Amino acid sequence: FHPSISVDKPQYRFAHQHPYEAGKETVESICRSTSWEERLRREATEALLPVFFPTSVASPTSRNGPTEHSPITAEASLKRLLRKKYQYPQEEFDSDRHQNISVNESRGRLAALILGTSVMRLRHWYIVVSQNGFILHHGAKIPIPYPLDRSLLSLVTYNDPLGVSEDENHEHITEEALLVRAMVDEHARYLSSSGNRTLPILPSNSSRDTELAIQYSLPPFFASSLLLQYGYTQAQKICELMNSPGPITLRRNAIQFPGSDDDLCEWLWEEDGIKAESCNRLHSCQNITVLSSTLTRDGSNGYVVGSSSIPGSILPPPNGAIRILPPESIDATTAERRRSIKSIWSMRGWQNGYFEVQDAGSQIITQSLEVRPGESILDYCAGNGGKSFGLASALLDTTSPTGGSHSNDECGARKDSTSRQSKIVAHDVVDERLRQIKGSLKRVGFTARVDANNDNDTVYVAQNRRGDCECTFQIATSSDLDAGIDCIASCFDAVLVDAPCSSTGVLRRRPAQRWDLTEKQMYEELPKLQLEVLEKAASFVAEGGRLVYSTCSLLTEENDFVARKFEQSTVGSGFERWDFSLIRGNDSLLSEDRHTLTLLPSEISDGFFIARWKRGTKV
Ligand SMILES: C[S@@+](CC[C@H](N)C(=O)[O-])C[C@H]1O[C@@H](n2cnc3c(N)ncnc32)[C@H](O)[C@@H]1O
Repeated sequence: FHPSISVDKPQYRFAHQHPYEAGKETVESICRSTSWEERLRREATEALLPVFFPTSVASPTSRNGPTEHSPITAEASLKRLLRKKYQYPQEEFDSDRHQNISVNESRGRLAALILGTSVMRLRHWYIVVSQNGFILHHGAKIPIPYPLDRSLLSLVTYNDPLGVSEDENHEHITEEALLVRAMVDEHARYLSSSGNRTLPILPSNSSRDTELAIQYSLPPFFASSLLLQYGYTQAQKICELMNSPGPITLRRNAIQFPGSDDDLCEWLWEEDGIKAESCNRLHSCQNITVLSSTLTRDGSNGYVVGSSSIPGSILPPPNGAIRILPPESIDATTAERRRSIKSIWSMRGWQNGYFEVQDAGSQIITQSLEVRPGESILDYCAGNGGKSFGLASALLDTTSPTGGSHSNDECGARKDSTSRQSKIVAHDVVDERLRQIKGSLKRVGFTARVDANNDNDTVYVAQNRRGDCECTFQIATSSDLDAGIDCIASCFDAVLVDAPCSSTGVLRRRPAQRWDLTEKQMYEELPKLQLEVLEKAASFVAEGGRLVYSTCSLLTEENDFVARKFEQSTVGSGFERWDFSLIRGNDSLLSEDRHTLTLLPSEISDGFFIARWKRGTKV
């Protein structure tokens, strides 16, 4: 625990209230609410309510005298709570690696509890410590200028003033006590890790960034960035969405599923009991609308897209995007609804490779490469292959205007035999990710083939449904790429750089990740790495080829700044901006930077940034 923690200011103000009162009111209002998202949050908060606002808290009893407190994670503690409540065996929890996006009822509840606990950590901690008056850490008192509640103090101190033994499976300690302890532990770890971190104390004239940080439980420097970049109203909306579960979107895999988006929705209902709707049909997805073109502080102002409607639509919803509807929104019998409660990964559709789970924003990134059959494409930061497989599906999609049936009987626009043969190369610097890609190829629809023309190497091949277009898939390490595997450098028609980033646009999917963010990483290290990766990847773009840079970050430093620096670099000077075109709406709203697109987290998608260029042709 960091001894320089800044807790010496006697005046707190939170919207003209004591933080305890403000917190209590919020928690109570969440509990009264009935909306879906808020209900999830209520589930999470319910477990904490008796702890933070106790009427009678069972005091832990002393057995063996004080012992050093061993850390328990919030997640472990929550699992324990749920296992007890629902009498689940341990293995059932541990066997599901993917419970965060599971639609299973109890697992969903667990995910909600973890989400709620993680996202509310700062706020809860703040409330607890301000009520206690001080924190005890290894005998040292860190003062908090508020009256003390001993029953609560016993839950949050570190050296067990009440002599609680930790060695008997915690049976005599209330579950809630363990939970709070775990949360405080985690927050203490955050505060004591490197960097300039202090517990934010609201000054007497409370500043809006601190208010956002406490209210939405975010690292203060990150709240400041959002405020500076997007302004209070928009920043607050982003924060709110970050603390709510996002929609579950699927991507139809045209290689394995023999029909349209609507056909897949029908199949999902018949076979898996899941109600889903094509994003083209969903009202919220009908327009990907321009929110504003001038939100950022530095004048970088490409297309910024969110959920409120200012006229203007720059992209159609991605073909293949399907939204799962929450069970309670379905007009169905109880039995049907029960049938629909299951883990996505246990669904026949997923096991058959008919779909992948992929946010609509990720699908927009893939779409913005505008790939055509016959092209060679490099996915330079392929990760576990989500976008590489999306590109393959787009190339072989016989239901799409840009996919494998550009005209009725031809494979794409070009009519020579090369137009029937597309190539995707998936590259990453982490071998484990490349292994994961390899492990998914069969389910997605690729089969291994020995290539006699190329040292008998194994290539993976998939065909479109009519069997007249083919796509080969190769997995490449950096040395493979540098050695020019089966291709020469600068030879790809399109290169995607889905760069490593702070993931601040997808925090609602990874609630605890906010506590791993550091200023140094977000403002220095990542932008430097991103520029390096972009420049390197750009060298693989053929003359006249296309380059797309994307992140799931909301920060200008990782987005517009990197795009600008690239344009000013030697490599970048060989590229020209490739504008997104406005397909509908008021062009005068828009600024110069039409080759960039910022997707804000919304009911359409998570938060992403896309910039794109074309490589000039030498004369
Ligand atoms: C945002 S993730 C990519 C996600 C992936 N495109 C998908 O859709 O699932 C960024 C990836 O970049 C990779 N990476 C990190 N440093 C890199 C580098 N110097 N060159 C290429 N890739 C790198 C990481 O291993 C990580 O898999």
